[in-house]
Amino acid sequence: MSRSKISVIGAGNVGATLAQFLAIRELGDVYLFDVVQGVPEGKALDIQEGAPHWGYDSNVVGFTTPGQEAYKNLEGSDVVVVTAGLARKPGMSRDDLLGKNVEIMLDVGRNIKKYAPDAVIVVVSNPADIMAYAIQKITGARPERIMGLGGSLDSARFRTFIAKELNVSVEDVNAFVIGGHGDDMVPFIRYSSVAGIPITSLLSKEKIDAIVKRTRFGGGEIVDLLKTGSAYYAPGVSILAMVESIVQDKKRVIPCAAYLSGKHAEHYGASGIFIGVPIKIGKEGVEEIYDIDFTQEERELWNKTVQSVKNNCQKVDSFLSGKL
Ligand SMILES: NC(=O)C1=CN([C@@H]2O[C@H](COP(=O)(O)OP(=O)(O)OC[C@H]3O[C@@H](n4cnc5c(N)ncnc54)[C@H](O)[C@@H]3O)[C@@H](O)[C@H]2O)C=CC1
Ligand SMILES: O=C([O-])CC(=O)C(=O)O
Repeated sequence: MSRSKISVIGAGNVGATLAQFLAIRELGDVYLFDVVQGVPEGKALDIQEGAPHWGYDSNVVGFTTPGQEAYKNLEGSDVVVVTAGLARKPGMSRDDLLGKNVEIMLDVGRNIKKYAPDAVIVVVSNPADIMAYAIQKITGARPERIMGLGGSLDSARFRTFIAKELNVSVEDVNAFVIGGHGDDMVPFIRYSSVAGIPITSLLSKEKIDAIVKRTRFGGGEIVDLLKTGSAYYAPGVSILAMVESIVQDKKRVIPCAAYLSGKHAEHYGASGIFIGVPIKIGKEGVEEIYDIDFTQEERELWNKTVQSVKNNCQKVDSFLSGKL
């Protein structure tokens, strides 16, 4: 069986961390791309040289992208992960990155379209739901082949905080977060449990509210601590779970930003945008979207996150107008 080819565009904190995780798990050969001369080659070589201790045979190679010739190496990618772009600093929201990062998506997306039109694309660059939308417009790829990082990471944070509060293993905590990957994301309390026991019967309302708030601002908490950039270890492993489900066709159900159309658009009251919903991930990309029921209160929270994603997509439309 031939090895999968996984390309990671952006060899910064998230991209390089992910590249190492992918190699350690031996999910395929890893191709790392970045605009900064020497950085993707250097980081790839550094990761490769750790192979004897980890015991992996994945090839890890890097390419500097100016000159565009480097992008030819995207050819044959099964998965392309987009982590290129600016990360926020204290005082910034993810939306503040939109203007600069959509310009970067134009460069990256054009090359994915040219060299890897059949790959499944995982968009990480922030604001991720909006950059997934931009990548779809730029590449023209089938929307089911594209997913954005959000829920996989936000749910990991939510599960971690629940486990810590109850002093139980994270393995027994099931919980997920839907909506846009922004401050109005929706940690879904009603579907959260510990070994099947609803968290509402284990934790007080005050405790749950505090955990929900911390989850919503989980990215910002790390930004405030690091000061120079944003999180990358938990993001790296959250992307790893998505890529693993794609290349191994595992059919994992993980909340991710997916494109809503047809009956799903009707159910979620949002059409033609990418936003975090529970999806089944396999070798084809987004293989199924699950429509979950909302209470009145949950529906209000949902509508709010939909509205902010929609507003940002309009900004992308104006930016891309005349450029495609
Ligand atoms: N969706 C999510 O849950 C998460 C999203 N992010 C986002 O991921 C992005 C990357 O974060 P970090 O790796 O921490 O940032 P970083 O600054 O460490 O790395 C970004 C890399 O992108 C490269 N880059 C810039 N323009 C490029 C281009 N045109 N082509 C190729 N490479 C280019 C830079 O040279 C840099 O090495 C940010 O936008 C961040 O907000 C980060 C964590 C979680
Ligand atoms: O907070 C950020 O800017 C990076 C990110 O999306 C996260 O860690 O959730």
